[in-house]
Amino acid sequence: MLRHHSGLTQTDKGLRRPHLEKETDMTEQATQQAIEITGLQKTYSGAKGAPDKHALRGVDLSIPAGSIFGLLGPNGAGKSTLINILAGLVTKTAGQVRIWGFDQDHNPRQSRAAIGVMPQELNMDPFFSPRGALDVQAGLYGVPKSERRTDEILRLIGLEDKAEAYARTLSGGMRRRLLLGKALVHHPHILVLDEPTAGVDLELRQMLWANVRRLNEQGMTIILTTHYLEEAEQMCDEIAIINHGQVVVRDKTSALLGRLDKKTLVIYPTGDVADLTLPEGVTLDRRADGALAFSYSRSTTTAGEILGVVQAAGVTISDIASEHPDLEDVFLALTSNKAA
Ligand SMILES: Nc1ncnc2c1ncn2[C@@H]1O[C@H](COP(=O)(O)OP(=O)(O)OP(=O)(O)O)[C@@H](O)[C@H]1O
Repeated sequence: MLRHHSGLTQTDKGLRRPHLEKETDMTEQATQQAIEITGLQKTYSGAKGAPDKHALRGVDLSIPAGSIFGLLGPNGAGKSTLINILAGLVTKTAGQVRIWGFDQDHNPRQSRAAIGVMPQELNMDPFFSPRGALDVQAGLYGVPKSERRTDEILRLIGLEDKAEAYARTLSGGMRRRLLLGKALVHHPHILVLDEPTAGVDLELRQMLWANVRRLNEQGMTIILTTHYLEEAEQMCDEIAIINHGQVVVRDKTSALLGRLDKKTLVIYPTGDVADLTLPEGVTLDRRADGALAFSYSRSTTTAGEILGVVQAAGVTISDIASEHPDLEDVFLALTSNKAA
């Protein structure tokens, strides 16, 4: 089993133990936050007289320890900027970031040790074998040789057979798995996955998610961005949607799906159906397979009212189905409103 690294790096050897803001093991404190972000802003300076780009405009976000948390948003919303700030790769303009209780400004080393990031891009040294790449990464994080779990990670990512192969001989899927392995070498409390399944085949996607679930069951907090909303719906306990550099919604996935008032009642008639007089606010879409799809607001209309209209018109019904909004509906409702 992967063990969480203490948060102290080898470079701490011989140094005075730095002041830790929180010494308690957070896995024992279920209510603790893995990430606490307050008033986070990032402005990229415009090149050659171009206006500045406000990528993050005051983000407040807390991510509970032990959760699988989804960070969603349209292209350019600011997700990568946020993740890169968490990873210590981009410097924030203003605000506070605490990772596993450590303030990024005051305890940069500890906050960096608490988080592992699997990036989107597949750049890696072609001359390193998976074993070599994992060892180099562990060295960068100052993980002592006695604490390295290279074989365990190779097993987890299914690259034991390729442990000594050159990275350039690995397939795209294998490289991606190696990126996951690299993010795990220092046994972080928090794992961030930036679009981990973009453009990968179904088999690899399923393997990645099985790994992620297992790591989460072992106590690791997972933060992921994905363009596959169905995937976020299935994987994430909670979701934040970012748009134009701000969090527009953050909620439990189930609560988010319950937010939309819209519902669709689908009726399959046995024969042709003439025009119907529908209750106000109800719209009818006649589908190619002959089904009648009635869209309505739960707050103003009931399925019973619609059924009443259909039956009163003498329609014989062979089947009925009800369609609920999915995350895509919620996402569109919350992000398609205003321009940048
Ligand atoms: N280095 C940079 N310099 C200037 N502007 C940048 C830089 N990086 C990002 N931006 C801008 O900041 C905004 C947010 O970008 P970011 O990459 O964080 O969004 P995103 O939500 O990750 O989008 P995507 O899903 O396309 O990766 C965009 O308008 C982008 O053009």
